[in-house]
Amino acid sequence: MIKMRDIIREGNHTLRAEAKQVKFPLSEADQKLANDMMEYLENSQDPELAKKYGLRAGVGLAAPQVDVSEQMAAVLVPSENEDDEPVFKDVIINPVIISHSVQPGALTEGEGCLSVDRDIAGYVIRHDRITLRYYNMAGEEKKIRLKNYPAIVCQHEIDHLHGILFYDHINGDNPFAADDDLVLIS
Ligand SMILES: Cc1nc(NNC(=O)[C@H](CC2CCCC2)CN(O)CO)c(F)c(N2CCN3CCOC[C@@H]3C2)n1
Ligand code: NI
Repeated sequence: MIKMRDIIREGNHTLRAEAKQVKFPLSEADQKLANDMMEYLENSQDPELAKKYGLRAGVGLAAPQVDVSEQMAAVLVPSENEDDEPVFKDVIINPVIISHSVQPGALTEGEGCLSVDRDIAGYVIRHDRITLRYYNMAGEEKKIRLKNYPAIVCQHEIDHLHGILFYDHINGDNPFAADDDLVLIS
């Protein structure tokens, strides 16, 4: 299982590298990696397991964060009501945002990152809505539209595949600067 010690931190060059496209059919190693990353998210969202293994909670995890520079990320966005199905759950491979809203969106609480051991305040300005094309573990092409919270999560993960970190999107002069059309997502 993936533990915090497996997650690389700022200063490791893999975090700033352009990750390589994944080839299909997935190798055994890539299949294991995909499953291990999704398992991390599930464990980290279980209070008992998170405590037991000292895991920081996550709704997304990208392969470069475990020092594998490949275009793959696990996303597990749970629903408000824990009995319902997740809002979005999949391993997104070779993802591309093929269109997006002009309207920006940002999480009201800002963002954090399992690879960044410090709090950095400010609005992380992203697209409020995206159309995402990706391949799942079976190699099936998916084309989905996401908005608000799941759209923000996927953009955070896709950024990791291109060496971009969340604070790259925070306004340095005024971290909480907000256009009047900015959608603040809570
Ligand atoms: C928003 C949030 N970010 C958490 N952590 N940060 C992460 O996931 C980083 C990625 C997210 C940061 C902002 C957008 C993507 C990890 N990143 O570095 C991967 O690249 C959370 F943990 C969290 N939730 C809400 C849902 N809750 C369900 C029950 O379990 C606890 C869990 C907590 N929401
Ligand atoms: Ni991150």
